[in-house]
Amino acid sequence: STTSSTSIPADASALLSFKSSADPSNSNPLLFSASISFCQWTGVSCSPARRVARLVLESLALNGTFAPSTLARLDQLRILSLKFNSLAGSVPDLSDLTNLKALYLDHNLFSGPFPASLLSLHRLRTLDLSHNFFSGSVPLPLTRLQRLVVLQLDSNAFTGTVPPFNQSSLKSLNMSSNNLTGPVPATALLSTFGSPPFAANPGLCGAVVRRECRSHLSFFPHAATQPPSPALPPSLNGPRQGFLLSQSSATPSRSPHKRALIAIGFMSATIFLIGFLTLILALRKMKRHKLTGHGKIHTPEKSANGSEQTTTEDHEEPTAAMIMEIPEDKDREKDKAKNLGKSGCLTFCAGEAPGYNLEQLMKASAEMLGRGSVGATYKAVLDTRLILCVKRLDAGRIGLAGKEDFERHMEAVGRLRHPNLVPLRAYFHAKEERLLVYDYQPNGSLFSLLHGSKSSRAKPLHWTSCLKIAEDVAQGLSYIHQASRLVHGNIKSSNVILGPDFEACLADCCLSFLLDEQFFETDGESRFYRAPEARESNRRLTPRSDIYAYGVLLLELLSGKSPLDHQDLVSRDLPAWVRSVREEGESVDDERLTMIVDIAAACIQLSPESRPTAWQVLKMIQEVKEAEAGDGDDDSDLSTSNP
Ligand SMILES: Nc1ncnc2c1ncn2[C@@H]1O[C@H](COP(=O)(O)OP(=O)(O)OP(=O)(O)O)[C@@H](O)[C@H]1O
Repeated sequence: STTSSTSIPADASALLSFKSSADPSNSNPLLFSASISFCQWTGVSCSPARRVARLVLESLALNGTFAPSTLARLDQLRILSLKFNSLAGSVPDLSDLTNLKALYLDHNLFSGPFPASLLSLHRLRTLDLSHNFFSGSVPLPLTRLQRLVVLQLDSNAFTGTVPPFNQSSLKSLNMSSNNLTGPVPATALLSTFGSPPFAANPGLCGAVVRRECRSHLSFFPHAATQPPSPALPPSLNGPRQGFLLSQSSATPSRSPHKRALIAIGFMSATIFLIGFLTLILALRKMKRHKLTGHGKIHTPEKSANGSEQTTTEDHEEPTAAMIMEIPEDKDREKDKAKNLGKSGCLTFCAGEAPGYNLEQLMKASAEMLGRGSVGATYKAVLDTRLILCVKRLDAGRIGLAGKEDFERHMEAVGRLRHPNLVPLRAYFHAKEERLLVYDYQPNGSLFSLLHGSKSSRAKPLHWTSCLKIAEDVAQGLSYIHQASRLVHGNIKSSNVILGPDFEACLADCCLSFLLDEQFFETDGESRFYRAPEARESNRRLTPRSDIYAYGVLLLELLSGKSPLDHQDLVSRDLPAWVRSVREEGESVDDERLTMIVDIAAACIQLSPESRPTAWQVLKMIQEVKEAEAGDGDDDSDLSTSNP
């Protein structure tokens, strides 16, 4: 083997360099101890030529980075596993590891695009990048790795389309829980796998996943790659229905067999969804008005006055939509919208292609969903039938007045992309107007699900649904904290929105910081979620105050009780209380219930330092979920169109 000038074997020096960046706080002092030969170091196995052939460093709490030119120098490496650590940042160039057969980087905090250097590793048989924060597209050249047997990309933030995998070597594929979109290519291999590898990707469609490619998919950024969809028939023209009903014959060239398959799959999913939604709708006693197309996002002459700015959402009827004011003089209003449309441009986030312009947005049919601390929120239906969620900020309440500061903040927020976050698609800033444009999420908020109708939904959600929502929110939060170092600042059940597959997504990310400090709500429902140290000022919101809010939310989820009803939590025997309010006779393992309640209790510790990090919370929830998975009890209040 080659040696460095200090006579340390080159492989040993590569390992030591890796350790210094991967474990900056030296929490594993015995790892790579100099007193023994490097071939006997923890996790190291050498070839007869004393070159590192296998390196397995799992669950060692490595919380630094994977530095370039460290392990990449171990060119005889066959197996590399760094799974179950907290390594962050991007994966360095590993193209020199030409002998690598198995690479496990799963369950870490890696982010950035798919590591391109892996595409040249032609001997790779197993590649596991799951449970990280990788984003961007899944590269097409992966289909050319002819020896690949296992490919795990699940639980990341990958976007774009599924490559047409068809290599006969591939026996196990998992791309679930990402944000992939468009039709799944119906190759022989992917058709054999069916839908499981693609679960929890709300934007995927096609025969493989047995979901019709519907018009609402065009809300996603990669819609351009999908086949064009014909317009909705007039009978399905209502904005709400666009989400619930499919279009007929989106792909006329399909074979009768495929069509029958899709029809059966889609009909059962639709019946299931309609049944579920009918139930939810009944529970909420929702009095949603159908828009006539005359309501607009109304731009008043002046900024709203103080009385208009208070939170008016009625939590007894939280989803009862308020129809937008219909302008007295429609033409004058239209002109104003046009002028505003010409006065500036929407800035689209994360490099996404503009799919509409400000003028179209201002002319959209709009329905007010509610008014929160920073402004009013609307469901907007564009002429093109695209449905968006538009937040119109109250000029008088925004502290981040300067255009540059505002834009810098929104740019950072707009870069966030994760399946459990409602993405900010675009924003607009003019002298008196600030708009934020998000994806519209069709299935209401967790608040409505839990408290929509006090009489009929008096009991908490099913245990499996609680775990799923708790994990989804922890995923989103841990992504915000780790990938961006931002703070959500307003976690509460009305800011947890249910996406098309009933996945829980955090909304209103990082907006509390826009508020002028004097308008930071010290009353209103947000205050129940606010950590003691951050009650008075939005400048004191931190990742630890997000965790406090998460703890309150978790108790709300488990108990079905609004935080208003559990304010004196600290003095209670929490597990006993949660057990007492949950349904009698429910078959929840006592130990697991206590484990989850203990997580909530750790989160609401008064001292911020004693609270766990979002990542630790996520790991703990996943442990409970994994223990639960063995039981096979998957009744749930949440339905998805995935089998
Ligand atoms: N992207 C979205 N899709 C669908 N509904 C949404 C979306 N974002 C927010 N909502 C819903 O719109 C309503 C109003 O939201 P808004 O954020 O204005 O008020 P809030 O959440 O009560 O208050 P806050 O400003 O403190 O977050 C809420 O019921 C919320 O659940």
